[in-house]
Amino acid sequence: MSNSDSGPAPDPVLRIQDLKYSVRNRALFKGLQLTVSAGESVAITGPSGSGKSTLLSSILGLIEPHGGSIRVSGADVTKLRGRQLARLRSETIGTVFQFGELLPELSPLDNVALAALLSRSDRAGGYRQAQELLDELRVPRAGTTEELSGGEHQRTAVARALINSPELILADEPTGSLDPDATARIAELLFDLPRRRRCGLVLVTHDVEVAARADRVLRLEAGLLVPARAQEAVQA
Ligand SMILES: Nc1ncnc2c1ncn2[C@@H]1O[C@H](COP(=O)(O)OP(=O)(O)OP(=O)(O)O)[C@@H](O)[C@H]1O
Repeated sequence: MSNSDSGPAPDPVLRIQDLKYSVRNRALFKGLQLTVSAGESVAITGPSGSGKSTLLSSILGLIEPHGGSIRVSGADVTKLRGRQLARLRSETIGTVFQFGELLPELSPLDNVALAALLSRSDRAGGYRQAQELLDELRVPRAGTTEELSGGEHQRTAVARALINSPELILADEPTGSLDPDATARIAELLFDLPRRRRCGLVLVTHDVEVAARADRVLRLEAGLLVPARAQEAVQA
């Protein structure tokens, strides 16, 4: 079947080509490739120290690779600087990490609304949307974020990641500090996002059961991403 009259295919939400990066004379990425489409989830596993978090930092433009390109929705992160890079980070990419992105002394509502207010000036709209997301994700109203359980904290982090309707979500060990029940619920929430919101999801995890929920499971090994073997994706 030809789709020649349907116009050019949209840019993938993420396309990494020939990525090279070394730390302390050790090559972490040796021509790494990765393409993620809208609506797709990819889990990345791999040994400790193989460079999984560094890969997410590279996508965020926090480190400068020594070669290759990283395109997020068509824009090459490696060529962006200053305000353009900050805008890409806040408007096109959402992040969910194990710790750190929420300010414990602020309320969940303030934490989520803050992410909206940093990229636009509609204060009332930002707060309204933040409350809608928190209600949708069933985060209880709390005085401060540190009063939340681990699972509620991570649902708040997901709300914060979603507030600017990102095209790409990066998650680094998002279930790392959770008990098995909360892990299962957060994993379900995250892996549902590409289908419901047409974004791409790249999720780094050591948890093979979490990884197995992704559309594709890749392993970072010797500087390249390779398909994880089936038994690695299902073994607990
Ligand atoms: N800023 C830095 N300066 C020097 N070395 C660094 C820096 N950042 C990371 N590294 C090194 O790069 C390697 C990869 O680190 P990274 O945190 O990306 O691994 P990882 O696969 O995410 O590990 P883990 O699974 O343990 O979280 C490690 O050897 C680390 O010590």
